[in-house]
Amino acid sequence: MNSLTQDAALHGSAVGLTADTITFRGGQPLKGRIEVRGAKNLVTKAMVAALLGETPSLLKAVPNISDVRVVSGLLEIHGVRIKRDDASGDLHLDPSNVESAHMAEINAHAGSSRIPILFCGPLLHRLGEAFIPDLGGCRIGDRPIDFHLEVLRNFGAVIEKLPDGIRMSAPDGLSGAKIQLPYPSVGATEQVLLTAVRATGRTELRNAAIEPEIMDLINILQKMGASISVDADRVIRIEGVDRLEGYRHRAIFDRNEAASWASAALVTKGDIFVAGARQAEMLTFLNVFRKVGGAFEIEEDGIRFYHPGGDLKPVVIETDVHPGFMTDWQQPLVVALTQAHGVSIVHETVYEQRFGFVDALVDMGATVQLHRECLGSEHCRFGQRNFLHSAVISGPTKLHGADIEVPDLRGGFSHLIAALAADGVSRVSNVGIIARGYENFIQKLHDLGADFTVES
Ligand SMILES: CC(=O)N[C@H]1[C@@H](OP(=O)(O)OP(=O)(O)OC[C@H]2O[C@@H](n3ccc(=O)[nH]c3=O)[C@H](O)[C@@H]2O)O[C@H](CO)[C@@H](O)[C@@H]1O
Ligand SMILES: C=C(OP(=O)(O)O)C(=O)O
Repeated sequence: MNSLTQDAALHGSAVGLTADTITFRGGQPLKGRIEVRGAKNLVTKAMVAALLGETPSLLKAVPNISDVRVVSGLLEIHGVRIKRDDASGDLHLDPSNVESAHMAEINAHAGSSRIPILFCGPLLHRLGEAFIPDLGGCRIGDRPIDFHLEVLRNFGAVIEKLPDGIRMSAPDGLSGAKIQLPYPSVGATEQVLLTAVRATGRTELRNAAIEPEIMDLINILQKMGASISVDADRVIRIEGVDRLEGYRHRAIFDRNEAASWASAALVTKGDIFVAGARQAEMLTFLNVFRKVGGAFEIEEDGIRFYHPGGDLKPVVIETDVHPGFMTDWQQPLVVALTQAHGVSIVHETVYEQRFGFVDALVDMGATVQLHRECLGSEHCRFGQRNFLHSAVISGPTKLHGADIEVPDLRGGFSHLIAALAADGVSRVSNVGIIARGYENFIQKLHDLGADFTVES
């Protein structure tokens, strides 16, 4: 990479990514050390939790990703004062003057993230009403919010659908409830937590999601003064309290980002030390990574992921809720599976349309077939509903350069590493989406020795 290009890349990453397209010259193994900071899927919720405190909060290890900026914007229009130190990742949130925002300001955030739906409970407690814009997030299925709305109704919220969002009020306040989720949804579990902690009385949540990011949100709420217990059988019990304080907390690391870089090491026959990654939260990923033929070394300050030589092996996996194989891990791993000797199967059971990224891999020479049937031991919710949610990957196939367009966050990362592994030149467009969840990814690719040019 020449210095002008490098400047452009570094500038792009420093300002949160102005780049839209990156041209890769494939064939370089990615080698070196990068750091992952707080998890996108915790940090954004922890920021919403700060709304519940009567005093300021300090969240540490916050990554510079666009989802954090979106949630900061939403909090600021509700009167929360936010100060951020990019270098340390410290985020100060002062909710002393929470106020209703104007509809126009709220709607300016429409379609930008899924987090606004989690503002409901805290805003109902603080202001007695909440306006929620249309949601965004990755287009990987329908992504309904029926569980969220049902949960909120259980607490006593009155919900009115508007042409461009939702209005909610709580004329009689919010009271604890007995809730059973139809599926252990991450977002709906967080909805219950963020609402129940200040509701009157007890809440019992059955069939809760128990992802590590949810456990970290519970840690934060407990620091704020909440009373929450987690039983072994997906039951969470919350005793509502009258007042919560601010918190000081270091966010759990981003295990999805760590798993993505691990797959990047495997795909490019490289060697990447991911500082900040920890074993416990990645146990299931590490088992599969090793089965495919990857190697890792767990150190105190991170995990080294590398291709130890030899052939990669095919695997059969099903994505699932925690402690299963996470749906956000499959896309970069599928790129590695195109290089494995034999037939692999990935059955996606969490989202019905999460294989949009494979068209580009096929354009690059991969052999991947999608099926409507459940190709796994489980019959999932999508089997009878005509969704292409099982992938059969035959390898190894040589990948060659192509012009490809990023469809979503994780699919986008898989495109980057496919381009890095391919012979020749690839032009990857719409890369801005990747900055939603991968901090400074252009800088990191540069530090790991990737050969590319950024167009802004
Ligand atoms: C910001 C964030 O944390 N995003 C994560 C979160 O998304 P998110 O919280 O949106 O995911 P959920 O666990 O809620 O969704 C799982 C499944 O439940 C369905 N569902 C969910 C809610 C609802 O009201 N009705 C309904 O049918 C969804 O369509 C999906 O099929 O968990 C997912 C599953 O680990 C991850 O892939 C996402 O990265
Ligand atoms: C699907 C994801 O995120 P979101 O829920 O924010 O769209 C993801 O992180 O892969």
